[in-house]
Amino acid sequence: MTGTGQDTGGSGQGQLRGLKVVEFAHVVAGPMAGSMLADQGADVVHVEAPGAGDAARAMGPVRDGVPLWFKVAGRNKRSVTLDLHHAAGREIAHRLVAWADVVIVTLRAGRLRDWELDWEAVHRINPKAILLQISGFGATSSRANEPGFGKMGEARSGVVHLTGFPDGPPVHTGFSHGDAVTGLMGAYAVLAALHRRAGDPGFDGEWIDLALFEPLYRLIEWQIITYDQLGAVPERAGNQLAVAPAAVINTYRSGDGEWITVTSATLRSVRNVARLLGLPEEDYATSAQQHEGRETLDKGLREWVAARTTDECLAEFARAEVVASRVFTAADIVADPVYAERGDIITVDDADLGPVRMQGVIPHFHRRPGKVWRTGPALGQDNHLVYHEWLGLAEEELAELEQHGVI
Ligand SMILES: CC(C)(COP(=O)(O)OP(=O)(O)OC[C@H]1O[C@@H](n2cnc3c(N)ncnc32)[C@H](O)[C@@H]1OP(=O)(O)O)[C@@H](O)C(=O)NCCC(=O)NCCSC(=O)C(=O)O
Repeated sequence: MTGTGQDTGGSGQGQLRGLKVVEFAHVVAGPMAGSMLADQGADVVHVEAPGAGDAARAMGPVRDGVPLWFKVAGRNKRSVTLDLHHAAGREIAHRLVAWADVVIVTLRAGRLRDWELDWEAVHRINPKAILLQISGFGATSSRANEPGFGKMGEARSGVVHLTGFPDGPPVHTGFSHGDAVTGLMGAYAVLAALHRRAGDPGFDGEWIDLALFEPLYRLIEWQIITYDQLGAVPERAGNQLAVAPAAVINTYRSGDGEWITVTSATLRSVRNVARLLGLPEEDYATSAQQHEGRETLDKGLREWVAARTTDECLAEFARAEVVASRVFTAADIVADPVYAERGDIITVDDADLGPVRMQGVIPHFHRRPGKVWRTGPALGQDNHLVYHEWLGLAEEELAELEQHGVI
């Protein structure tokens, strides 16, 4: 990995120390990929339009006029402003491309071509650059230039059809699931390309072309091979797995009105449930017996959980080695000892809000952990650092660019 040899502010720690990333990306998916890299120590420069910046800045809940989500979404990155409508802006964009190891783009194909941020241009400017391009339908698709949002990707992926109860409408999960998973898979792809680069002296760049529907589609287990081999279209089945129901898997309401998930995926764990419910263990010895007895187990669990408080249920489940969990709210997460033991909730100082709590860096690396060294920066906060100190633009040049609204 090339070192920047530059002052990296509070970062410069973690597995990706010295990796240079520039993001011409907005809203959730692309910036999430950059966020994953930034959490592990990469120097990530988020390029935003002057004025309002990335629309993600205004998303989500607000406290005293301060939007909260961007404090997490933009964390650990540098924010620079640059108007790509200006030729002078595009020239600086190309300098950033030349500077970077990794370029993340999520603007639509036509715009990328107009602004010379498509694969051909990026590869010409920086032949060793790794380009992560996220789009609605994929750069090779006949729909390459169409706009796309994560919910469309979720719907196309097959996940939404499978989510919900059979007698209800299909539902999306309660967060930007498709976008987040696309960002995560984008980061994974970048690391695969970096591995290749590290072992190949002749490395001549890579173009990662990821459509918003593909990551979730890749994760939907047996749905496609089932359709192919059995002709069966998996249908939503509530908390059960479509087509091949598990012996134990559901949510149950406790006597004090909370929800508890119980799940068992091995022979022994299902036997543990049978024993706890007072059912004859020998009737639940084989997977065929367990499969057949799943409705008895489900009904038994429903009644057993309803007759107890949540705390009683969880204590008895733990004693019987039955895997179960309260269905956590955000308040439960913050109060939970295991989250605390893991250091998964951190407090970071923010210029607008003071100390704020948010998710820590995940996953944990024991020897060279990542770090959250700043919350999402103000728009253009790092113009001077990136343009002057890193790219070498003169102070007067910056003043002029600012005057003309280019940065
Ligand atoms: C998100 C989009 C639908 C937005 O489409 P559009 O608004 O038509 O934008 P385009 O992609 O065509 O890019 C041009 C616009 O980018 C904006 N833009 C962004 N950065 C800049 C800079 N630095 N300078 C100037 N303009 C900029 C500006 O508004 C441009 O509009 P003009 O002023 O007109 O030139 C699309 O970018 C897209 O499909 N992206 C790929 C898939 C993706 O990442 N989707 C979002 C996932 S997150 C999500 O789904 C979610 O949040 O929910």
